[in-house]
Amino acid sequence: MSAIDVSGRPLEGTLFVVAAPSGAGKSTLVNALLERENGISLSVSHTTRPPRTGELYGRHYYFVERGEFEREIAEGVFLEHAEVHGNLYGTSRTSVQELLEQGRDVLLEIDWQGAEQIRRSKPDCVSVFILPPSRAELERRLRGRGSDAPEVIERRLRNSRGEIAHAHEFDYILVNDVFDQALADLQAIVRAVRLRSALQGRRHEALIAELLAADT
Ligand SMILES: Nc1ncnc2c1ncn2[C@@H]1O[C@H](COP(=O)(O)OP(=O)(O)OP(=O)(O)O)[C@@H](O)[C@H]1O
Ligand SMILES: Nc1nc2c(ncn2[C@@H]2O[C@H](COP(=O)(O)O)[C@@H](O)[C@H]2O)c(=O)[nH]1
Repeated sequence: MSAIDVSGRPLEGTLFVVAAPSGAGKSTLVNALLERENGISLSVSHTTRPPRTGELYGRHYYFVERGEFEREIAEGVFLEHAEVHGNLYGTSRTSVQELLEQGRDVLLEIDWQGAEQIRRSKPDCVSVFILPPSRAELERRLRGRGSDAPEVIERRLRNSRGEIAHAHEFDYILVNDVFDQALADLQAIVRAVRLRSALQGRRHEALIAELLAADT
């Protein structure tokens, strides 16, 4: 059921968008954030990329064939979608919208093209771009992760320039050098946004209505 404010308007959660070049550490940071902050749901994307060892359908991604993905694009299934490093990735419109309408905050881990589409359809979203401390460290992390073939790593490193060129389009930019510091920065952004929402009264409409309706 949707949460509503005193005038019957839906009370939506906040949509957070986190982007970074591949290997900068966004999944690691986001997973650590979600262990520390309640009430945020991570959206599980659809992709045509084959699963990596240990990746599970429905937990890490919904892995689909390209034909099925293209059909779903045509049917309007996706809130945003993009081709990234040669594969298609997209965010399901209904699952995100249902969560937001329940008043939950939702976090999307997507690329800059998807972030651009989200900004157009959800201008209230809060976007964060994560930078690696250096190109050498980005390469070390991609190779050290051991999850991709050498040619895939080369492609992702080449693409990182084009991605980093969009960093300034985001509301916040943080550097993932010392992990705990970057996590504290990300958590501070999320907490500040949530506090601002609460203090703007969005989450107190029921209490205000109750206080106004009280006899004394
Ligand atoms: N601050 C850090 N210092 C050192 N290593 C890190 C740091 N943050 C993340 N890593 C490591 O870097 C590697 C890449 O991290 P991660 O998989 O989270 O990147 P990603 O940005 O989500 O990449 P992709 O977009 O390809 O999914 C992982 O092995 C992770 O453990
Ligand atoms: N536009 C979108 N981009 C997405 C989505 N899910 C992930 N991504 C981006 O893909 C790269 C590569 O991810 P990987 O799992 O193959 O390493 C990642 O850096 C994200 O930027 C999505 O739903 N939409």
